[in-house]
Amino acid sequence: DTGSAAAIPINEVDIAYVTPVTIGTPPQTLMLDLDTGSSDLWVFSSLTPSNQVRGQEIYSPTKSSTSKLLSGHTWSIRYGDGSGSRGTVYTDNFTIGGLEVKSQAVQAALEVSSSFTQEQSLDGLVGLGFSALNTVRPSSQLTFFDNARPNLDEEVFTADLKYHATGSYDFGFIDSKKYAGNITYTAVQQSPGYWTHSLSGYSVGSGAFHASQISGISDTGTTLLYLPTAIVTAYYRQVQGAQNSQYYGGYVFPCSSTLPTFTFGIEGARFTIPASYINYTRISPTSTTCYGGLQSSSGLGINIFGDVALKAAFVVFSGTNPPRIGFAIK
Ligand SMILES: CSC[C@H](NC(=O)[C@H](Cc1ccccc1)OC(=O)N1CCC(N)CC1)C(=O)N[C@@H](CC1CCCCC1)[C@@H](O)COc1ccncc1
Repeated sequence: DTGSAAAIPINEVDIAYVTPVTIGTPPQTLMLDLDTGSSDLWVFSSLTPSNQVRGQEIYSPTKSSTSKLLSGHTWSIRYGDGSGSRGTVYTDNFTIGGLEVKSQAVQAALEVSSSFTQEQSLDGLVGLGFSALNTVRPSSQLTFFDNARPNLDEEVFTADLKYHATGSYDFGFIDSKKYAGNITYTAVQQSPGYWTHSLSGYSVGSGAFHASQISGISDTGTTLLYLPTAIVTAYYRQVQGAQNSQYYGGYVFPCSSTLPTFTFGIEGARFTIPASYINYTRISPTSTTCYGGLQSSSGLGINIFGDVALKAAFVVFSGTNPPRIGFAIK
C-alpha cells in the first residue's frame, strides 16, 4: 500500500503544517500536525471540555460504528514548548492520503493546554517518532507508521515541506518527481525515540564549510532550526543590528537586514537554507524588528532540525532495520 497527503501551512509564517486525515465510520475529517518529534496520535474530541475548544474539528467516537474504547488506558504528554494534553484512548479506522490502518489507537483529549485551544487550525497531532515515546499507559500504543509498515510497498515515509506553500507527506514510496539528484542517507540512532542523526557540518553564506558532527533530531513538528550557540552566534555576526534578545527569547534583527544563507551537511551532501527562511517573522505586525528562524538550542538540551531546515530538502524517513534518514535537493 501507499498514501499521499498534503502538508498545508496553518499561517503565513509556516508555524506548523496540517494534513487532512479521516477517522471512523462514517469518516470524520480532521486536520492534524504530522510530528516526527513525538509518538502520540491525539485529537480534539467530543470529550474535550467545550471551553477548551475554539473552532477545532473534533472526533466523536460515539458517532463512529467502528470505534472501540481501549478501557483503562490513559495518556498525558508535554511538548518542548510547554504545551500539553491528556485523555483516554479509542481504536478506530484511520486514514491518511488513502492509506488505511484499522484499529489505530486514537487518543481523545480530555484536556488541552491554552496554546492548543488558541490554535484553531490544528485539530491534533499524528506522532511519527518511534513508538517507544508513546505515552499511553498501562500499555503503550503503536504509531500510524508502525501499524502501516507491514502493508507498505516500502518501509518509508517522506516529507516535502514547502516555504509559504503546500507540500506533501508520502507513505510507502519515494516519489522521484519530488527531488533532483541522489538521496544522501545517514544513520539514525532511534533511542530514546526521536529521529536522531548527525549533520556533517555547516557554513554561513559563502563562507568556508566547518566540518563537525552535530547530533540532533529531524522534527517536522518544530517550526525553527535550533543549533549550538557557537554556530548561531557565528551566523548572526554577519547580520547588521542583530542581537540576542532576552525580551524576545532569541535572536532578532532589523527586518531590512540582508541575511546570509545557511548550509548544512548530510555526509558529503550540502543543503542550503535560503535567507528568506531565516527571516522568520516580524515580532509584531507593525514592527520593523524580525525574529530569526535559526536559534540557539542551549535551552533545549537537544539540537532540533525543524521545519526551517527540513523545507530546504526532500526528506526520507526510512523505517528499515537499522533505520536511516535521507535528504535530497528539490
Ligand atoms: C523546540 S521544541 C518546541 C516545539 N514547538 C514548536 O516548535 C512550536 C510549534 C507550534 C507552536 C504554536 C502553534 C503551532 C505550532 O513553535 C514554537 O515554539 N515557536 C514557533 C514560533 C516562534 N515565534 C517561537 C517558537 C515542540 O515542542 N514541538 C513538538 C510538537 C509541537 C508541539 C506544539 C504543537 C505543535 C507540535 C515536538 O515536535 C517536539 O517535542 C519535544 C521536543 C523536545 N523535547 C520534548 C518534546
